Amino acid sequence: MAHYARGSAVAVIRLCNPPVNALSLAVLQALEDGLKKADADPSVKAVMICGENGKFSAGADIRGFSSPERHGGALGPIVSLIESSEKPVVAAIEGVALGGGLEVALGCHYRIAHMKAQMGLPEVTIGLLPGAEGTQRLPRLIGVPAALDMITTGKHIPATEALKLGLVDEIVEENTIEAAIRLANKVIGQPLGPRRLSLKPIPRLPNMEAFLREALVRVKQQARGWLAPELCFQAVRAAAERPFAAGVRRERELLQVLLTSGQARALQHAFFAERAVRRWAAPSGASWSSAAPQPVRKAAVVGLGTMGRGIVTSLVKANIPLVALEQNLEYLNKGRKAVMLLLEREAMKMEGGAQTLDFHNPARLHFTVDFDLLRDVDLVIEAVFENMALKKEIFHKLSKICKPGALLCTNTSALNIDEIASATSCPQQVIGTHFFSPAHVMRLLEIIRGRHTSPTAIATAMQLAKALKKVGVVVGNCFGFVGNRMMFPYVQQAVFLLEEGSRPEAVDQVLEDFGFKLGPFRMSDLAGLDVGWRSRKDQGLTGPSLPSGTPARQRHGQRYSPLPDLLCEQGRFGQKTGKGWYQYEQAGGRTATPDPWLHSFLSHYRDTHHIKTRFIDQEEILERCLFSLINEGFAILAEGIASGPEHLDVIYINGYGWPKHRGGPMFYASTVGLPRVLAKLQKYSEVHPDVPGLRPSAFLKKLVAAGNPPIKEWMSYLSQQSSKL
Ligand SMILES: CCCCCCCC(=O)CC(=O)SCCNC(=O)CCNC(=O)[C@H](O)C(C)(C)COP(=O)(O)OP(=O)(O)OC[C@H]1O[C@@H](n2cnc3c(N)ncnc32)[C@H](O)[C@@H]1OP(=O)(O)O
Ligand SMILES: NC(=O)C1=CN([C@@H]2O[C@H](COP(=O)(O)OP(=O)(O)OC[C@H]3O[C@@H](n4cnc5c(N)ncnc54)[C@H](O)[C@@H]3O)[C@@H](O)[C@H]2O)C=CC1
Repeated sequence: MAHYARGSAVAVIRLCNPPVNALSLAVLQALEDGLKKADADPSVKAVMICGENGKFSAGADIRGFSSPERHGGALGPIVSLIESSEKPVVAAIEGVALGGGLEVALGCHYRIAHMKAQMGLPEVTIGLLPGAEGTQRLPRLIGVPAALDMITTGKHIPATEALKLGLVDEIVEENTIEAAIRLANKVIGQPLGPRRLSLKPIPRLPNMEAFLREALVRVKQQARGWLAPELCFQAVRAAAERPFAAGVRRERELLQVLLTSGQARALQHAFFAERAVRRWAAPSGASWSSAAPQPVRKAAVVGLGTMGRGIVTSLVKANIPLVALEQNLEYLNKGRKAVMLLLEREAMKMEGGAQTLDFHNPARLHFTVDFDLLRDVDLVIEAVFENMALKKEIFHKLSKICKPGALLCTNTSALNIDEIASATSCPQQVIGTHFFSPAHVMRLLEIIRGRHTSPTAIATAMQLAKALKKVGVVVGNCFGFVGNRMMFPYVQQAVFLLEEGSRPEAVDQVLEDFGFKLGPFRMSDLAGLDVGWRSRKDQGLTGPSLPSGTPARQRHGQRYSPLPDLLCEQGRFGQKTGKGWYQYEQAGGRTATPDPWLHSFLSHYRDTHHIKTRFIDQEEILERCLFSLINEGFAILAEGIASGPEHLDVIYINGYGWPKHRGGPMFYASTVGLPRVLAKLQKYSEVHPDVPGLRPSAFLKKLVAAGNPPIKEWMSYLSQQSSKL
């Protein structure tokens, strides 16, 4: 809805569609009616458009995009109607003006914003472009470089920056609505021609052609298969090169391409999935409505290695005072140095912004080896070596030292939360908080609920994720939880493919072409091959505890590849040693080049084990890696380890570099079609009967038998789910 009201000479149109005043069909209709009413009323001399509840508008109603009568297309003519009004129209921007909301403001003759308002054209992030003539008006107002930056990245900009760019005419600290009405009264009778953006020439650049050429290269490099940024670029280029009307036609053509590409649907799934996972629920029925988070006034991090350093940095950035603890002074000094370096870099990035980092004050960040200093903290995050005995020892100590009610979190990547909790006297306060490396950068926080974890503990961990600006996803307790458990079969297939005749660079290429930032081998080299090696030794799969006589390529009757172990035995741990699946310029080097040593090692290995090499095509590489990962996802859903496919998708997009424009692994499976996923798994499983990861999950089979229902309905096919959440 939009409310129309007339006070003296200025008519007020208030967009009203809680919570964010999305431009639904009803809102657009009411906006149009309001404009026509104002036009027809001779006593109205000017119009002011604002939004209800201190928010201008977050743009078109994204939920409406999938409905049969999509209404995004109706917005362009309304923006033109605003602009062509013979009475001045002023936009009063509070809260947010995003997407179609900002396009409405661009149709207005004047824009005034509250200094805390945010503006942006985020359509690119949901696979679209600003299709209500925004790609044509914005460059005319703020110039091609700034418009291109906003439109191809979708970033939100604060009002202060909008003022500098000329996107708004004025910013105010107090009442935006009153200021807008004052402005409207002031401009009554002034010529409107110069204020109509469609009539404005594009601000020229001395080197527009060269600028556009270079910008296109940059946009393509960053997009990696994601269509929208390049098409946004093309639309802005049309603004630079064509008259307004022709530019608008081009914008419409490009929007049509995006609307039919499938990527928009995937990105919109990702948008809503991220919001859905915020609404966690425990099997007891507890949720946000019944469980309140505990305040975290002070925290502690135990272990300042790779992960602890990033976690400390994250907490400091969230302004949470903390104690950082190591096992001895040598490690403490190493950890402190590394943390300070990270924080200094972060502080530099934030320079000039509103927030500053306070990390030199020991009251806010205190380094110690003394566990006693953890007495008064509200929450501890343990990030010591991945070793059950050590973790239990630490948790036992924590439960004795920390104050009653303190939340005890472990950053373990796979170990059993219940076993860790069993070492304490307060298992209800123990929870997994699984950060991803680098912990101050990656958005995902996998939150693992143990058997005894209380709803308050879950609520507190979810609240912590929010404070750290991360996406918290609550999952159940099993080996590897959700993310790593799905990753195991994926990496396993990649290694099996090498045994059968492929090469690391061929496998990586296929998955990078699919959209992953790094293929499985480049990723393993970056993470360190020794990490998995240590875990396999602990599991008794390799190393001295392996019973003599165990076949080289079999464990517990299943296929096993000793290839990664053999590399580690050669000291090839990946980037850190300068050699792994690839070779690097030096230890710690970043540039991977194919390694002839590895190729001949692989040939020798195949000869030793009498493996007949065959050519493996791209389709097989992609399907065996991805479908085995997806298959594990179905098993996870059936076991109740996650509450829905969107949880798995959010985890993969935010923690594992899954290309967002493909919507996450489970959404991708739904677009491939479950019957096809099942048929391919069946085919590969027949060829490799000793690989459980390829054996189709019972839940996948059930969904196919049920006629391949849409992803939203999958969970309803699980009868009496045995939830481990
Ligand atoms: C035929 C098709 C033709 C297509 C035409 C081309 C497309 C266009 O040119 C026009 C467009 O405007 S496309 C939409 C562009 N706007 C956006 O992407 C803004 C999305 N929203 C946000 O960023 C944050 O919600 C925001 C920053 C606004 C607020 O963040 P918060 O963290 O405070 O709150 P959230 O939890 O994110 O949001 C609150 C509730 O509102 C829902 N919502 C947000 N934006 C929406 C939107 N644009 N449409 C529909 N629902 C929307 C959001 O899902 C959440 O609801 P619940 O999940 O039920 O709580
Ligand atoms: N490295 C990674 O990519 C990821 C690791 N993790 C998990 O995070 C945890 C830590 O891993 P990393 O940081 O990679 O290990 P790391 O080996 O880099 O660091 C562990 C740190 O813990 C310290 N430590 C050991 N015993 C201690 C004690 N008794 N008291 C205080 N500090 C002690 C060590 O001195 C060392 O600095 C592990 O459980 C790992 O599985 C989770 C996600 C990703």
